[in-house]
Amino acid sequence: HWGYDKHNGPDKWGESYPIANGSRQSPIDIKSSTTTYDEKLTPLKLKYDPSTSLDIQNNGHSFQVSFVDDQNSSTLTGGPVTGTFRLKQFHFHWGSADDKGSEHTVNGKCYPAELHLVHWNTKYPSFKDAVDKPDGLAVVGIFLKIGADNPKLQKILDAMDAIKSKGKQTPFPNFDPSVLLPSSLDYWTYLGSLTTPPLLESVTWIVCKQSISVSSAQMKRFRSLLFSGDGEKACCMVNNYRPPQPLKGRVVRASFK
Ligand SMILES: NS(=O)(=O)c1ccc(O)c(NC(=O)NCCCCO)c1
Ligand SMILES: [Zn+2]
Repeated sequence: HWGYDKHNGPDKWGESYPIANGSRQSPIDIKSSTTTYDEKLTPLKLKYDPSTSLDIQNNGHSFQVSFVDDQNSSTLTGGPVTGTFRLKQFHFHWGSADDKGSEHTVNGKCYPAELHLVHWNTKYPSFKDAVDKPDGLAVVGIFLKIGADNPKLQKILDAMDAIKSKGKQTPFPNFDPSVLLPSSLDYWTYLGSLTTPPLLESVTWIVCKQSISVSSAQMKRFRSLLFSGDGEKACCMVNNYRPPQPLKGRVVRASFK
């Protein structure tokens, strides 16, 4: 099964998922000098209802908070997308140390972690129907930068003890993902893919220019999670990030000057 170590990691994914070498793969390095400001891009509109948050789980490659998505209660509209996209889940990617961990990079700079808020296009009946369509998903990426303790991460950190190993899940009610957003929603956007297998080329990426803070101590708690399940050899959940992929002629647009 795919993972993030030498023998099943990103360099090997192409063996089972040939699209790994496709024309719109993610993540990418965002070279700010080659992005183009597009004045037609409207502000991102994120409307999240905390009552839609459901549970938090360790799925063996990250941990994710899932949302009830049977109504337009938590949505993404505006920005580069047409129509209404529903929030399905959010999750993170991070490193084994503070000098790496993000998937997207900016002018070659890595961040210690990256948050992904995953939304699906309601022109399709469900996430499963949307996940393999070229306009099926919109993922908002937010960088985490080392700084002061971020109190907004506390609820997530406190839940980690209950989901230490693969397959663990626990209720996670009344969480408002808006608390994780930076103050500015200026963004870069480009057409890409899932950054994990099946690497489907269905994502409109919306990467925020402004990061949110996380302390080194808080990052240490992310790294205490396990890729492994109970009874398996303990393997710390770290470096669950795919490195940047070739741009292959794609244009990255900026919503800001
Ligand atoms: N990192 S991402 O591009 O935002 C991203 C957003 C939504 C996704 O569904 C995946 N990938 C995924 O679900 N792979 C199947 C795992 C099965 C075992 O749990 C990746
Ligand atoms: Zn992700």
